[in-house]
Amino acid sequence: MNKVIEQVTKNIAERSVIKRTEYLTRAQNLASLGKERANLACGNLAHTVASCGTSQKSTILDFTKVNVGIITAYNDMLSAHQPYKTYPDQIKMALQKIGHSAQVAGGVPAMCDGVTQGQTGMDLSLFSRDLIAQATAVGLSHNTFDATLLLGVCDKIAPGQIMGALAFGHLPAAFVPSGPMPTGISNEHKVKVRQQYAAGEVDKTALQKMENEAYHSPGTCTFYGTANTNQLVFEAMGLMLPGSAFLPPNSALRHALTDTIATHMANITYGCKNYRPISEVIDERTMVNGLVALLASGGSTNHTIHMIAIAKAAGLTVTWDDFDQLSKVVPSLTMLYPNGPADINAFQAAGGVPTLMKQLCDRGLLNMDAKPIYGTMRDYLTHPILEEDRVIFIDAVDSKDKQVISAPNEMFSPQGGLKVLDGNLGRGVIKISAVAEENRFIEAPAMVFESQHDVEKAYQAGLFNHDVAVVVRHNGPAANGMPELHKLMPILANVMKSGYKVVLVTDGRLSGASGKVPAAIHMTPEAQYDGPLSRINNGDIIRLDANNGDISVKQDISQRIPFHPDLTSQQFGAGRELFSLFRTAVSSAEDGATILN
Ligand SMILES: O=C(O)[C@H](O)[C@@H](O)[C@H](O)[C@H](O)COP(=O)(O)O
Repeated sequence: MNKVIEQVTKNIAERSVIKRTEYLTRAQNLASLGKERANLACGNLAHTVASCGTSQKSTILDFTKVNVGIITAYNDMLSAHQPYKTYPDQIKMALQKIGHSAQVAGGVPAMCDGVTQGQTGMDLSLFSRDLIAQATAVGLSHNTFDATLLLGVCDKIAPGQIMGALAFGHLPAAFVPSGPMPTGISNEHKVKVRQQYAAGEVDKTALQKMENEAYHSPGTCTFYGTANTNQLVFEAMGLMLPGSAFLPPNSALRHALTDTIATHMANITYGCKNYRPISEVIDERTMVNGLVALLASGGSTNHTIHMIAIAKAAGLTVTWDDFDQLSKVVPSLTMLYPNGPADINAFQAAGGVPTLMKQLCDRGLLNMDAKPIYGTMRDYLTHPILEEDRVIFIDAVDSKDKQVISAPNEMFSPQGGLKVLDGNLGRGVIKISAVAEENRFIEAPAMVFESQHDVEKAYQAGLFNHDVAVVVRHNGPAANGMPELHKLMPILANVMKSGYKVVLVTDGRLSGASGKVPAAIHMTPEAQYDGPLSRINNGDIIRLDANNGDISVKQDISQRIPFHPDLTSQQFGAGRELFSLFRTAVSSAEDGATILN
């Protein structure tokens, strides 16, 4: 077992001891109440079963039986969630066959960051995670359930659902994934056409045609962005069945696994020999396993925020320094878009999560004594197959494609995909895995913007004709909800293509799909709270040294007066006026950008 992994795990446990003990005590107290349904009044119970058929009614009223609460993020606008339409009926049927029951406990909102990228709706995106946690809690608050199944994949949805489920730490909870869409045109081709459009080389019809070929079917987008990072990391944390993250939607094996997880839940509820509440599944060992999988796979920068917020919901304190320490010993073991050309279907074909987990285990990088929702961590080194309609799990093999998952004893880079930055501009993160070595050090004059749309205008006006540090500030959580600024990527990539050095410096976010442009993001303290970015002027010399984790400005800016623009126009429209409480209460990016304690 790697010593750094051991130490970081121990550090998290030690610094969390008070909050974690309080959290576990609350969960144990709830568990000790036994079947919550049995404590409801007759009127409460009658309401619970009012809409059920006779058989389901008697099952739910029989307190020896299990009733699973489904939290669904189904809608048919979000391609990754469209397959969930039929899941509740399937889960109910699977449980009914073994004498148990399930009900849809509640629906949660599910927004698509692809639809809202560069649009006003994106300002709601990060806040929607906490809203989803709250909506999950509302569904489960009826106290008629013995376990929880979470139907959610995408960026803020799955993290929000697990945060909500953690408030019911006495219940077992698991994800039921739904899988990626088939590969369309390559992500590289997609980026090329976007850059051509930004440079005026192709028209809008060509752009729309290409986009429709990239996004074309039900299922998760195929790049290794935030949604697929959720899937990979949550499988590594043992929050779903082994090998289940990236099977295609509607396949026979996917269907069988949905039945398997549904019936499995009935065997791990309170009173069972294998009782496995979510409060015991998510502990410091599981969190570290998730971080290791994130770093080894070069996953989304959004997880430097979400993993902290999830840990918090379990009474654990994870910091960016934990990411940094782990990143020094966790090698990059996959090469997936935006870090390389392959997509998530190629990753699955190369062996998928079980093959990656086997490699991590062989290198002593996992806490193998963590408690997953299914079996032991050894089971997460296996993958499922169908044998005469029965799911069986067989040992994972080494990578079948060494360009996608590295061979044993090889690696794409000795360090993990994310790097923490710390300098006189504050603290932030960079996704180093996608940035070429020659672009990791930059010194350039600042051009300061308060909005991503002004960057676009400056590009169109030809103002980026030199090396440049593009500062986009007042895009932190408290300013406008910390939108992703992914729309800037084709523009800044074109500036790089013209031979200039570029760095984006922002207190906003980037998409998990953002790649080769060096970007110091999540800068904290944010400009809205007088962070150093609020005192930067055009022309100040900014330095990024990604390999050494430095982001700084040469001039002494400490005596300057912070600049604060009027943000009123960004706080209305697309429902943003309803989120003012979030903007007031949200914590910093380094603290999970959450309104929840
Ligand atoms: O964090 C993420 O993964 C993104 O927010 C992702 O959910 C979004 O869909 C991208 O905007 C699409 O990216 P591309 O179409 O540019 O690959």
